[in-house]
Amino acid sequence: MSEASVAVHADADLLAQAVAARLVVKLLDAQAERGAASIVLTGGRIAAAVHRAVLTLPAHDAVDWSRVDVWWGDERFLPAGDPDRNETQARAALLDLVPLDPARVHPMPATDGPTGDDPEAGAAAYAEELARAARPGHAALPHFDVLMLGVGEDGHVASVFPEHPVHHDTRPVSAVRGSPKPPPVRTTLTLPAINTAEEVWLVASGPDKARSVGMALAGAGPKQVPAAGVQGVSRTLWLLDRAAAADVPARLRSLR
Ligand SMILES: O=C(O)[C@H](O)[C@@H](O)[C@H](O)[C@H](O)COP(=O)(O)O
Repeated sequence: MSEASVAVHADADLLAQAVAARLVVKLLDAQAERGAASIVLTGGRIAAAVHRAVLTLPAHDAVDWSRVDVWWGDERFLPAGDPDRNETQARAALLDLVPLDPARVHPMPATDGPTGDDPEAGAAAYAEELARAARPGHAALPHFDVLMLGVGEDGHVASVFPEHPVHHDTRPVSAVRGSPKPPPVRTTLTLPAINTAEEVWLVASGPDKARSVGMALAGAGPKQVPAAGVQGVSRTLWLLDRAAAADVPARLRSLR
């Protein structure tokens, strides 16, 4: 498991641009090495800004989008096309605007999908979809080149919230009820599943995130600050703007 590293950018716009640039390079590298690339998306404002920024980079045309697998780390359990779904936001900002292979795009369940309005059945179906794409030698999950996460003011990542029963779920995908951030019902990868990704990038901007980011990097417990329990296999990268980095322990900070 990897040590965390931290990169700090001046503001939210530059942060989104920098993450987008890293993402394009990561996809190009993965395709050069393996012929394909896989990303795991999340929701929230900074994720949406990153998705929009990818399209502004001329180099995004160098990615072979037909060989990119797209998964989600979490989703709001709502009907397909609902504007509050992470999928809807990602499609509008990026996915519908690049030539992806629709068979390689794997949205999390919607309330009007085949498993209906039952979040547990939806989570089980997503776990099966992941298992069908599993890499050799791993029973449950495909290879994830990069998994991106936003970070909540309370330190949540994906839909793993502090002190929530989801922490006791050992399956890769969990249905979440009673989310403190609306909507209350969600689907999420659990921390053990998140931590199988080759690289995990935690992206946070703004002063409201400073406390939880600082606590996570200072070694808080993952039940209290879920972001503290995130660790990519070869890299755990915190990508922050200055405001979100205000409480990062000095030894980890590389301010620009
Ligand atoms: O569905 C969601 O809302 C999320 O996936 C959630 O984990 C999000 O990434 C953080 O809450 C940060 O969101 P912001 O970038 O909007 O603060």
